[in-house]
Amino acid sequence: MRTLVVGAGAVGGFFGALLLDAGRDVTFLVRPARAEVLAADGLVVRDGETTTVTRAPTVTADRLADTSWDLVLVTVKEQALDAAIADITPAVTAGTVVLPLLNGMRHLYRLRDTFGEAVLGGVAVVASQLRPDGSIDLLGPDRFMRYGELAGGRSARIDTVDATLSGAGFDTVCSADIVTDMWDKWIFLASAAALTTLLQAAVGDITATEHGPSVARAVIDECASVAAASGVTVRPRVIDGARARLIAEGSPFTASLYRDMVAGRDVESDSVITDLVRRADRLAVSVPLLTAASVNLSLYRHRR
Ligand SMILES: NC(=O)C1=CN([C@@H]2O[C@H](COP(=O)(O)OP(=O)(O)OC[C@H]3O[C@@H](n4cnc5c(N)ncnc54)[C@H](OP(=O)(O)O)[C@@H]3O)[C@@H](O)[C@H]2O)C=CC1
Ligand SMILES: CC(C)(CO)C(=O)C(=O)O
Repeated sequence: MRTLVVGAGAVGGFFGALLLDAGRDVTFLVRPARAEVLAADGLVVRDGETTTVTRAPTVTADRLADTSWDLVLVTVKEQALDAAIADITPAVTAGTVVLPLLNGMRHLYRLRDTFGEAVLGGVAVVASQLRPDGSIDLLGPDRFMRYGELAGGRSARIDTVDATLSGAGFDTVCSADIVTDMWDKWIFLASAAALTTLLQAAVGDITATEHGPSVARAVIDECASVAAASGVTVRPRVIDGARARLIAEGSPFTASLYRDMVAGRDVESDSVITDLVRRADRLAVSVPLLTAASVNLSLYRHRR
């Protein structure tokens, strides 16, 4: 499949480089400054002591319509989604499949409004970070992707996508229930992000305080209750896993939103936290901790 990766950042650059190294036909849609860095340095990915440099074919938005694309992987942050949708509209023609890998759920509605049935669901499980010099750092051992039809089940086009993405140096799961998979990841991420940004500390430090574990439990319960009111049953192993990971003694774990905050970077809080609070309001679910986390993140964004 002729594949366009929209954004050569922490997620797009990482998975795109692996796909290129495995011989897949991949081009990155980039903006001019990123195109210059990639042309000069290649796509540099650092995983512990190992550094790989991949030659990365790029295209800018003005040239997209020159080619037809079979698969479009959307890997921009949520704040950049509207502009990216406008940019990729000429690239999405009859038969193109659009696979977004953003966290949260809200992007799906915006993509579906524009591209309709072309849109699949997807989850990227990796911890990576784009550095100011344009290289990408791997921060943990996970590297896999789930994808599937939003309506559930299997389809011929999912099999084609699966054939393109699997066997390229990361694990893949072709999911029959990608919507629940996306919620599962969202609930864990939102719990971790709300807890660590609200209390401004790593999990182990929070757990060591008298009431830290009960705050962590309450945040997870609030997130799960919004999912339940939305008609989604988060899998019990996700709730158990969140409790184990977010109430672990001595754990240095923090969410990427917290690390972004500490570093003074913009945070993807609207789709990760505030969207849950808006849903809770609509569904009359009480989420005081998530609401406080949302306000705290909004204040941070206004102050930047
Ligand atoms: N990083 C991680 O570990 C994980 C992230 N995610 C999710 O994946 C999504 C992407 O995150 P991440 O990769 O970390 O973000 P990054 O900021 O590292 O990368 C996003 C890239 O998108 C590019 N971009 C933005 N708009 C456009 C556009 N219109 N055309 C071309 N390129 C564009 C940016 O390029 P430019 O340099 O031009 O600004 C940037 O390089 C988020 O929703 C995140 O929550 C999911 C799982 C793990
Ligand atoms: C799921 C989690 C918490 C794993 O690092 C993450 O993706 C993030 O912090 O952004």
